[in-house]
Amino acid sequence: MRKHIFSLLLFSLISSSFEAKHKSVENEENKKSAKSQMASTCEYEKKMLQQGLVNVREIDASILVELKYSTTDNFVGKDVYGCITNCFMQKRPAEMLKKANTLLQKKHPNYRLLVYDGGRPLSIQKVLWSTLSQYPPRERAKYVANPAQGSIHNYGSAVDLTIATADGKALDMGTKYDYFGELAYPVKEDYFLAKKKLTKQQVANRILLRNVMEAVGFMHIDYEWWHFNAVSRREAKQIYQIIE
Ligand SMILES: C[C@@H](N)C(=O)N[C@H](C)C(=O)O
Ligand SMILES: [Zn+2]
Repeated sequence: MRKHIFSLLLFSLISSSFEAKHKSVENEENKKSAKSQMASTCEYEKKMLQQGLVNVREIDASILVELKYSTTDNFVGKDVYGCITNCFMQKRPAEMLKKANTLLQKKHPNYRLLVYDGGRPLSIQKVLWSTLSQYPPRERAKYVANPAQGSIHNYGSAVDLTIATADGKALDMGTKYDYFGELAYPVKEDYFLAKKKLTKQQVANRILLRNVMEAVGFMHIDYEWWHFNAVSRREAKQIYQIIE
């Protein structure tokens, strides 16, 4: 009996010391990964990390990210992001995005969220704003937030995205990303469906995107099917620091 108690004691001592060692290795690894991220990222990305924003793919690696402003395939026609290649968002909106992605995969195991933009520096907002100078300011503000007021993207709490298959093929939403016109307006979908300018499938795809995003607390806007806010502009300004 004494022998049995002794071996039990010995076993629990060994396993708790193993657990403690394992935890401290894990903590060290987490620290190292944060450090190496800081070391390897560009100044803009480093600043976002220092401001407390998180890399969306670190929160959920199954979310697909293709930052359009980091390519030439955008309405500016130039890579305006330079070294920014990762999507950074405030922690809470990033966690909400993870929940939306999980919900989407529960409904459709082969689908993923595909993010086109998230946290966006104010300096880039100014470039986007001045690119659309052919529109008068009121009309322009439907498509790009006026940098004088700031975009919710500039606070890391708005996201532009679509749905893709697991191999990265975007679903047909009826217009491309950053199509600045009525065909992209969520408020006009019924109208364009009746006019046969949007198909039932295209509208169903947009509704699926809105359903998963709104189920976790994101809000859509009237003029762009791809844009979602985690908080209002007023709240963003109260709780988050602007990304300069
Ligand atoms: C420019 C477009 N992708 C976008 O995000 N527009 C909204 C309105 C914004 O700039 O906040
Ligand atoms: Zn947007």
